[in-house]
Order: sequence, then structure tokens, then C-alpha cells
Amino acid sequence: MDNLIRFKQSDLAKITNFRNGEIKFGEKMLIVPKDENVFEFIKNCEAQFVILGIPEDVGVRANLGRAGAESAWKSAIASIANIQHNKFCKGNSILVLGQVDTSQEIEAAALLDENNPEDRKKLFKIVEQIDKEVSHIIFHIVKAGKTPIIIGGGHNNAYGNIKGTALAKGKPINAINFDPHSDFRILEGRHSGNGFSYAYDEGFLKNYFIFGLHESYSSKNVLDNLKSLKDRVKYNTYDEIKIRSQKSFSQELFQALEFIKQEAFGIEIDLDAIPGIASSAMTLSGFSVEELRQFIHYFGNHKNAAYLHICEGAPSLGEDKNNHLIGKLIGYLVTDFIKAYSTN
Ligand SMILES: N=CN[C@@H](CCC(=O)O)C(=O)O
Repeated sequence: MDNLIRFKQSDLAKITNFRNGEIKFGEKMLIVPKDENVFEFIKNCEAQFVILGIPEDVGVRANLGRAGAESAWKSAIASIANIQHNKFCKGNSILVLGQVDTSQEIEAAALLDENNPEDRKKLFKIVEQIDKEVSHIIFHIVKAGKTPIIIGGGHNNAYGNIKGTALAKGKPINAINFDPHSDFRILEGRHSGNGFSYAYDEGFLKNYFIFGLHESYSSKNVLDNLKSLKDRVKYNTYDEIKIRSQKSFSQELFQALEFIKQEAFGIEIDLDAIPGIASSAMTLSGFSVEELRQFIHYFGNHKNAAYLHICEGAPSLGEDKNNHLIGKLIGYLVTDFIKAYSTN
């Protein structure tokens, strides 16, 4: 895997705060040893979960959003390394594979202005390059029988996750997306707002459920398109569930699972659904952290859950004094998924 920067034992040691009498995830999580073949090691190691970081925000910029999602990976892995290894969750169930090497793409994108139409087209092309790298790595993880946990990055990476998983399974997969936005925008060139529409158009995505759309941030055009595809794309809105109480959260979890559970499915989490989380489309209205954790438990508990993707968190857009909080939240979500999966 040329475009992978492997995590090393010394990287883990640097971010783990050792304490006498305690065992942290950083002391137990696996890494691919220096001289080992990556694919072989993934296949044969004891860990079921493979953590991959995608530190980029080119997709968000190409969608005319606010950059910053590049910073979530570093914060997340530092928090994960300091989770306690205990009877509730074991560090050695995780292989920290490392991060997609996005340095060239970020460097090329830095020279471009997303508000200039010609530059924006170049950003679309750079996102396509990231797509190739993401789908390639995800393909190999899933093919090895393991479960990727992907920490982005922009939501553009849903495309690579879905494509890589579908190719490994040899058929299209389903997806559930916890997101105020459909990310089903027009096929104008790749960015963070059309990962699912491209995956659908290219035949990698079969059934798609969007959980908790914000009515005020879904365009008529997108809603019309979703309506025309209603046999394969379904959604509920945050407003229906939490504001007007027309639908119940737990009943909607059930309905969504019924729609996707027949095939392998990806669990996509956009952190801009949670109030107060620094992100490109940061909001003060949305589901609570506990509802998100219940959501991950509910879907992660099903045997067809194929991967977890947590994206769009942008610690660098947050307050300086508490910029570790997004990483800490991601740590909770990762362990919720592992615990749910392990009891399915
Ligand atoms: N992945 C996020 N997609 C949202 C982002 C909105 C924003 O950055 O402001 C969307 O395209 O609607």
C-alpha cells in the first residue's frame, strides 16, 4: 500500500500517557510490524477492527465548506490510545493501520482557490485521487475479513468506503448516514456533498437511508431527486423526530435497519449532526451525543455492519483550550461500535 503511512510502535508510545497500575489501549493495540507484509498481517492478526485515518479537507473545500477536518485524525488517535483496556473493551481488538498519505493532495490543493471555477475543477480531480487511495485500502481491509473504522476527513470519503467495501464483497452495499445533509448533491465533480450520489450512480451503493436530515438545509432539487429514487433512497428528518414528534427515534432506528439490513452496510457518521461540534457546517441544533451513541450501538450490533466512518469533525475550527474534545468523542463512538459488534 504505497499511499499508506503506517502507524509505528513509537507513534503509539508518543501519544499514550502511561500510568502505573493501568493498561491503556495504546499499550495493547496492534500495529503492522516493520518487516511484515501489510495485507498478510491484516488478514492473520487477532484484531477484528482496523483503524484508518484520512487527514484531509480537500473534499470540504471543493464543496465550498470550511477547512479543518484534516485535524480530526491526530486528535482522535491520541484519545483512543488513552482509553482504558478493561473487561468492557479490549485494545488488542484493534489494529491501528495508520493514515492515508494525503500530503501531495493537500500540498496541491493549497495552491488552489475554491472560489475560482477553474481551480475548483482541479480540486474535484484531487478528491478523485483521494477516492482511489481510500477505496484501494478499504478493499484490502474488507477482503481480509476485517472491519474498517475510518476517521476522516471530509464526507467525500464515504464514496471510497462504499466502493472499496462493495468491490471486496463483489456486490453493491447499503449505507445508513447520520447526517443533517443528504450528501446526494449533483454529479458536478467530486466533493464532500456528493459521496453518496456518486457511489449510487456508479452502482456501488444499493439502499441508502439518511437519518435526521435538517429540513432547512436540504434543497428542493435534492428532495425531488430523493423522491424520484424512493424505492432505494429513504430518509427521515430531524424536525419530524425531535421538533414535531411525528416519528419516534427508536421506531425510526427500526425502520432504517429494516431498509438496509439485507446486505452488508456501512455506518456513516457526520459529526456536523451534533450541536456544538466544530465542523464545516457546525450547528447548535441536532441530536445529542447520547442519541448518536445509541445509534451506533443499534446499527453496529447487526451482523451485516461492514464499517464505521466518522467524519467532518474539525478540532482546528474549535476553541483552543478544549480542542481535544472531538477526539475524545470519536473515542467513545469507536468503543461503542466495537462493543456493539462484539455482541452481535
Ligand atoms: N458533507 C457535508 N455536506 C454538507 C456540507 C455543508 C457545509 O459544509 O456547509 C452539504 O454538502 O450540504
